[in-house]
Amino acid sequence: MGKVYVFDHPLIQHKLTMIRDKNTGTKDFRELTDEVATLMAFEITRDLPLEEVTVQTPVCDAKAKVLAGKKLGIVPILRAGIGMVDGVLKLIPAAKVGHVGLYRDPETLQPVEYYVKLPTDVEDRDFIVVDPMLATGGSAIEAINSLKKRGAKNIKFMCLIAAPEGVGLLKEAHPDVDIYIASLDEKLNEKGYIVPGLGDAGDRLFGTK
Ligand SMILES: O=P(O)(O)OC[C@H]1O[C@H](OP(=O)(O)OP(=O)(O)O)[C@H](O)[C@@H]1O
Ligand SMILES: O=c1cc[nH]c(=O)[nH]1
Ligand SMILES: [Mg+2]
Repeated sequence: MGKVYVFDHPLIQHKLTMIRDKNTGTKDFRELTDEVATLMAFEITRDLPLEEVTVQTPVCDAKAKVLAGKKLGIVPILRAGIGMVDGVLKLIPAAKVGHVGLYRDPETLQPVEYYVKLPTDVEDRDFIVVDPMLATGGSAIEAINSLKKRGAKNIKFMCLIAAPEGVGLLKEAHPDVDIYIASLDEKLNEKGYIVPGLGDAGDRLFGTK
């Protein structure tokens, strides 16, 4: 079964509180989301494989470690996932970026796919799917279905805020996928919004409401 990691780092929690605040405007919302994505990426990349090399320091030769060159891909779920991409790329700039476009039908809450573009070597890459919100879980499950259908094997899912309902369904649908969360919130409301959450992540990021 996939593991669920909730990051309790003080910097992540502090910035997330500012993100939640309804008085935080688009510019600050975007910058804070970017910063939290970087901090989360630091934790997520903890298990990247290393290899030993020899480096010449000014003093002598030293055996030292470098990344073993694992191929990585970041996949934002459009739109809101875009807000987390640059933050992750700051730490792993060589990662390729794929896109999965989904919106949640406001009536049925079911995800509707409208765009998929992934790196060509899907089978050789490990992927981090990013989206600020995991609510009912429908969008994350569908995005990961889409990646697996095209050959992806190793996938992690990273979000800012998750509802217990979404975490449960995502674990059930994709037991091989580890889930990384900055905050596990209380519940969903009758409209499928996370409580207390942060509102509509896409609208707040792009100023569309
Ligand atoms: O877990 P779920 O119930 O599927 O909800 C989560 C999805 O809802 C939001 O996207 P939205 O549909 O608002 O699209 P947007 O990013 O274009 O605003 C969010 O960014 C997730 O993708
Ligand atoms: O609370 C929620 C739930 C789904 N999508 C959002 O943007 N926010
Ligand atoms: Mg939205």
